[in-house]
Amino acid sequence: MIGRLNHVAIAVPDLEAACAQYRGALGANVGEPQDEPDHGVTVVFIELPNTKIEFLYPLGDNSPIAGFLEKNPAGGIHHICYEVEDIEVARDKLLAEGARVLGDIKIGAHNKPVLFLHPKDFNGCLVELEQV
Ligand SMILES: CC[C@H](C(=O)O)C(=O)SCCNC(=O)CCNC(=O)[C@H](O)C(C)(C)COP(=O)(O)OP(=O)(O)OC[C@H]1O[C@@H](n2cnc3c(N)ncnc32)[C@H](O)[C@@H]1OP(=O)(O)O
Ligand SMILES: [Co+2]
Repeated sequence: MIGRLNHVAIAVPDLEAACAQYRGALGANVGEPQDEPDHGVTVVFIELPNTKIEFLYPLGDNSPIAGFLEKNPAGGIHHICYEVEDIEVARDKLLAEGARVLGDIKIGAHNKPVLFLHPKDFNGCLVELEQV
């Protein structure tokens, strides 16, 4: 069911500094910040030859990553995103197997449907699925 690794997300305490560091020290191809109010984050994508890095920074008062940054003030890997062909089929299969799907399917940063699976059900790792 899961396919390619679409992105690895890093929650950062300072978005500008993280972008400058990746652009400067790592010579990376760093995109522009995009606000995602439906998700409570501002994201920046870094294109790599084989996948992407997604910087996450809290947006608004109820950002879902605020708690993560409180626990990890220096930032840290926040989630991994796998690609799936059909997100509703994936959701239904996962629910049938007792996994916790967090919230509803939403349109993500690539204008594709995404969903999230509780980290406690997947070895302490927050998993995002994106339909491509
Ligand atoms: C624009 C969309 C973009 C895209 O790619 O398209 C995005 O990726 S948007 C990304 C931001 N959105 C989300 O993360 C939505 C899903 N996340 C959530 O619903 C919450 O963050 C949740 C439920 C994973 C955690 O909620 P909260 O921070 O309030 O913490 P809890 O106390 O409820 O956490 C319970 C338990 O899980 C541990 N935890 C929390 N976050 C993570 C994480 N990222 N990775 C691993 N573990 C995590 C937390 O420490 C608690 O563990 P415990 O042992 O009980 O302390
Ligand atoms: Co993501």
